[in-house]
Amino acid sequence: MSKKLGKPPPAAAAVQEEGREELFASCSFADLGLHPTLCAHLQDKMGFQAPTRIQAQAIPVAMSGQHMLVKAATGTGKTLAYLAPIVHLLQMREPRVDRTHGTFALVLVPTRELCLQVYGIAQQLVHRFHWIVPGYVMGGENRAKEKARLRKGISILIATPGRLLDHLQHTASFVYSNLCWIVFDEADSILELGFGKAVEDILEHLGSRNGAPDQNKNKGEHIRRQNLLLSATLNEKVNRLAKISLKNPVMIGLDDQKKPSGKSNKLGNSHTSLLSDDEDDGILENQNDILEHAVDDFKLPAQLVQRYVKVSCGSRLAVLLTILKSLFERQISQKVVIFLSTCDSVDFHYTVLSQLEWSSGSQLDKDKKQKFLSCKVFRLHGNMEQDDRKKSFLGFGSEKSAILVSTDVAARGLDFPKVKYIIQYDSPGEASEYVHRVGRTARIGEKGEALLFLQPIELDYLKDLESHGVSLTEYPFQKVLDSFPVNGQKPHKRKMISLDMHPWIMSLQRSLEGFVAAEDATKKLARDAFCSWVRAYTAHRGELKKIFMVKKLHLGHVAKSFGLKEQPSLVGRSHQVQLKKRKKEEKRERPAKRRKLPSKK
Ligand SMILES: Nc1ncnc2c1ncn2[C@@H]1O[C@H](COP(=O)(O)OP(=O)(O)OP(=O)(O)O)[C@@H](O)[C@H]1O
Repeated sequence: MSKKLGKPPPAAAAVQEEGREELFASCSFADLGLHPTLCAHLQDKMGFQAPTRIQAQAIPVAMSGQHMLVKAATGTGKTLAYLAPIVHLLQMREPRVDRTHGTFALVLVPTRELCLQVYGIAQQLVHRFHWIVPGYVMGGENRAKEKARLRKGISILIATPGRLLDHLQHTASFVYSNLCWIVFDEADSILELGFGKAVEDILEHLGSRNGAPDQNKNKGEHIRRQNLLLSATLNEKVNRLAKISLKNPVMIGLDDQKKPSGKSNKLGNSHTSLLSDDEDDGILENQNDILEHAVDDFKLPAQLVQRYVKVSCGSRLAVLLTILKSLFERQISQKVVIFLSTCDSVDFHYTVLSQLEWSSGSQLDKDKKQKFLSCKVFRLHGNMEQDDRKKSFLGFGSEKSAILVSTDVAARGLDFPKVKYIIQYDSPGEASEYVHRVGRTARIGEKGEALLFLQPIELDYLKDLESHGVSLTEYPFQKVLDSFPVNGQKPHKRKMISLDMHPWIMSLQRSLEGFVAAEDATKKLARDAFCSWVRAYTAHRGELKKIFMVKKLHLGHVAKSFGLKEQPSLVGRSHQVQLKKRKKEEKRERPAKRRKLPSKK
């Protein structure tokens, strides 16, 4: 096996070092004004020697009581940037925070897994302040138990929007009259997942919507409410949320070049003196700037290696398996996340990756079957039982070497340690989703690689990413392929043969088709996955519909990529009807283009 494959280019070590320098601030946590006990805990128990730049910028602003909008690359420590100041301010309250005072801080997150993760970090941070109680409420959990916990009192509450609204409407014992902070972590995702209405209702309930009558009175005393919005990607929807929930926010991490000139926009607060001029860049204080700055290029970790692999449709699965095998042969201890477009597709691929057996090909080994991939495989998607979802999330997090097959439910905010490789087997669609998916690796200055699968007909997607400042280089798959034995022997002479005709790929495809055909249950999984995959393909929006066009797909080849030998006509009638409808709609949308000659690109 070629040792060079997948290795970052020679300058990568330097890039990683540069990345770390760019990541961390030159001040300490104590310089930011955090309580010494909290600083000691961060350093000794959590191993955080210094704040990241984004933390150095955000923590003093959060402590100053101002509203805040933060945009910073994935894995730069945004969670601590809001939780540390909240814990700091809560521990110094007089009289001491008590459970009967109810909730002081509310953190809204888009997914259940992120809810558990943020809760875990909050638990660590309050370790030395036992009177501050973190807790969570989220979809899929037992409502009655949550009600009981809310009745007892939760000082820092992490929640998914739907379940929180439910409690606001139906749990009379939920005390939130002392609420001081509302945090929207992954603000854009919360809105994109269709929680927009729930969020507006939540703000209305809490009296935290701009223009709403102020309900924040506690024994006649006005409580200052502070709202914080954070994400690695912001969009127009966040702009709307910002407008209805933030008053004169300080904006952090926005593109330096697009910042209005002159220092007058910088904060005049004393905290800025803690930061060098350089570190202070990117702080804006003008609500009108939100829209202008929200939708610029995305920032990705400097040390992240990003590549794409061009694969014809029918060979996709065989190529995925080959790349995984090569990765785990190169380094036994690996953590890889594979993103797919649908829950059914996750279930099917999880079954293939965890159960496919094969014989290595040499005559001697012919009868000895072994697992194609020997590592542990986990799956995660929104249709799983809550308990299984939790087990997968915690299980993959604690493994040293494993594969996680997931939908976009794992794309946002999740911080699995030591993930080295992200494979986007199905394209993400929006460039912002690409950024979050690849952001599950190369966190906090660590190395990481990302690989995007594209069919030859989809290569224009690279231009779309480029237009957002994201550029990828080609993955040398042929070299990987040449390193695999055919009929038990590594090829001596390299002949240029097409991927689909390569003996290794053909033999793997035969094994796959045999595996799928062997059991009715597996065949059903493959068919369901096929149908849902095509449906998801037709669901690309806006400009992307021109790149991911279902009518350009060869459905026979798509079926092959699910290990199915049968033609798609055998697959679900209702699905065929949907496809026809979709094609009709597409035609109706573009009547003028019908007669155009194919463009020469
Ligand atoms: N100051 C620090 N020093 C070292 N590690 C840190 C520091 N702050 C946070 N971390 C670690 O960095 C990792 C990423 O942090 P976090 O999940 O908060 O990033 P994020 O910016 O919210 O990422 P995303 O945009 O993907 O949600 C976590 O493992 C966290 O424990």
